[in-house]
Amino acid sequence: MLISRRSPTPRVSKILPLRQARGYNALPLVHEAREGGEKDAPLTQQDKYKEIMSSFPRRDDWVVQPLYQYQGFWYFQVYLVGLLAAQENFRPQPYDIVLCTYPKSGTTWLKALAYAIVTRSRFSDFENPLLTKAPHDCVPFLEIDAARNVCNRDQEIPLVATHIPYNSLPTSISESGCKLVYLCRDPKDVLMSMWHFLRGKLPEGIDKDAYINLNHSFEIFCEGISGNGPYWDHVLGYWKASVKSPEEVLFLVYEDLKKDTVFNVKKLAEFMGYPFTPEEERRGVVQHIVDLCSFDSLRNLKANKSGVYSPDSPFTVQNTEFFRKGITGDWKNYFNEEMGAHLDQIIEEKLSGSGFSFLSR
Ligand SMILES: Nc1ncnc2c1ncn2[C@@H]1O[C@H](COP(=O)(O)OS(=O)(=O)O)[C@@H](OP(=O)(O)O)[C@H]1O
Repeated sequence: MLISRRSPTPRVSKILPLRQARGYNALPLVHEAREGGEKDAPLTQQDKYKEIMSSFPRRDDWVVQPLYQYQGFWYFQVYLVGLLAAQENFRPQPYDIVLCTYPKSGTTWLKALAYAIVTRSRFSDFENPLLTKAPHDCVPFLEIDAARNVCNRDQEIPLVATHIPYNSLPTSISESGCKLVYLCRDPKDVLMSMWHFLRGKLPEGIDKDAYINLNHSFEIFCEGISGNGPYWDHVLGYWKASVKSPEEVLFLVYEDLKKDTVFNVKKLAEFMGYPFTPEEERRGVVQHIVDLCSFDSLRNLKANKSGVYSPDSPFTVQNTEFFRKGITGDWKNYFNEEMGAHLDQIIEEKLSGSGFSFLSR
């Protein structure tokens, strides 16, 4: 692919005035700030991906970082660099299991459960690394590792996580026959979780509504504009794949996992190829894993009360930030029934005919 340092940056122009009109001010972008003054340095692989991205459609109205569109989805720069790098370089093992989520859909929980399941015969109950390491440090994140060109894999642990939509997954994944587990969540709670998370990234003392205001976030989420969005297309991609190839793609729902964690954990273990034996069930191994990975248990571990994750993400993320409330229906505390019904209607229309619905949960 030809890479020009002067390639133009087409934008979705109607959006910029909207952002300005709403009083959205430009915060310094972490990556742009870091990379200033390096214009004459040789292009790194990361720079090359950024050059490629500069020709992609871009929107500046979803919070403090621009979003770039690629293969029908919108991404923050660092995740798109990671996606492009993963598409080019990721080489999974056939026994790998890829944990796929839309951000804020329960990734941390899924990572913990899958990790506890696959490592249960390797560690005693008191030695599991989940007790001393954050779930995000136990299961590598494909885009972040790919963007940094590192491979943080423990070869004995066949897990890797990603937020990449199904149709954009590296082709090496389908070629290797890896299994995929997808976890999705009620979009209203996803939006609220993301909204809280991103607002938490704003500096103390500033008017947070000037940057990330709820009505605006709601509007553009409904339009399909959000990191790794449109949300419904993310869900649909994995749902259709799970219907077509149920032995390759397991489709789980956060609300179902909440309602009957034991049942869904057994299903997950079975699918991953680590089924619980009757003897393990008698010994209470399933319940032990469910308890270990529960929101309260993980949140109260020292490893999750301290430490920083993802040094290369657009923001520094404290491990505590992955544990906010961990409940279903929290959206009701922030937007009204009418807004909820509006988002439900959009999602149901988008999912109609697919055989999947969030409303039946
Ligand atoms: N163990 C467990 N059980 C249930 N729920 C949990 C758990 N761990 C994290 N959470 C809640 O998941 C939300 C964060 O989503 P992700 O883990 O997908 O975030 S991320 O994409 O990895 O940043 C976020 O949801 P909200 O509380 O609604 O914001 C977390 O609180």
